[in-house]
Amino acid sequence: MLTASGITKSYGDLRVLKGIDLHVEKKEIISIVGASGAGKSTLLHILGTLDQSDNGSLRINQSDVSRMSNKEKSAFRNKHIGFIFQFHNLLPEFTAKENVCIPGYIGKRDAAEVSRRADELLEVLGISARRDHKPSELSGGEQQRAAVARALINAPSIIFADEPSGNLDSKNAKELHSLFFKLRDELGQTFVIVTHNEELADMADRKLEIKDGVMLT
Ligand SMILES: Nc1ncnc2c1ncn2[C@@H]1O[C@H](COP(=O)(O)OP(=O)(O)OP(=O)(O)O)[C@@H](O)[C@H]1O
Repeated sequence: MLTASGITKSYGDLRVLKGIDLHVEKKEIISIVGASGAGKSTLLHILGTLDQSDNGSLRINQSDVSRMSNKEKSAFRNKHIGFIFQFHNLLPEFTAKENVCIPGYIGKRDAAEVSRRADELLEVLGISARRDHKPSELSGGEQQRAAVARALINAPSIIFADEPSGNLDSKNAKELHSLFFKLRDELGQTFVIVTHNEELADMADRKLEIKDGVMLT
């Protein structure tokens, strides 16, 4: 599903990643932990094609992402990759359902099909009754579940989540964590999750740690 080899990244003199190798299988849930500043978000952004490594190669779903132009990369990202961030980043002027649909429209998919899938996902995530409300009218947990539905709308091969429960109380965090496993079991979804939440990190199939620019397993 995903193979990264020899990924390096520096910011000026700061060598953040010194040669990271990672292989993720379909349906795996991988957690990445490490001290603050260890380079977790940097790695996630590179794996998610949002940022460019200095060296190394990245293959996702048989495609050599490291060789793609920026335009090819954004089309690939829209189709194959989903993101969940600590802050939901939902657009405030749109309803929950509209927010979920937007990446589908950007991908120029059939509008009726996007709408149908959004309804299905909102149902699976338990927020259908809230679908016509704007983000400011949703609870924190509901906002984050809408963000999960948005990440799933294009049926991505892999979802990258950066501190997904960092902004939730412990009850909502637990609910979100079990949702990831439900989505894996029911939809075969693959996740790579950066987290400081030890409970979530330990629930994953594999917990990997970044230290001194390299990956400890
Ligand atoms: N655009 C940038 N320019 C310069 N330095 C950066 C940039 N982005 C990140 N860094 C530095 O790179 C290092 C790794 O940052 P990163 O955000 O990947 O860490 P992290 O492990 O995700 O940390 P945290 O757990 O605190 O979120 C940090 O020292 C950070 O200050």
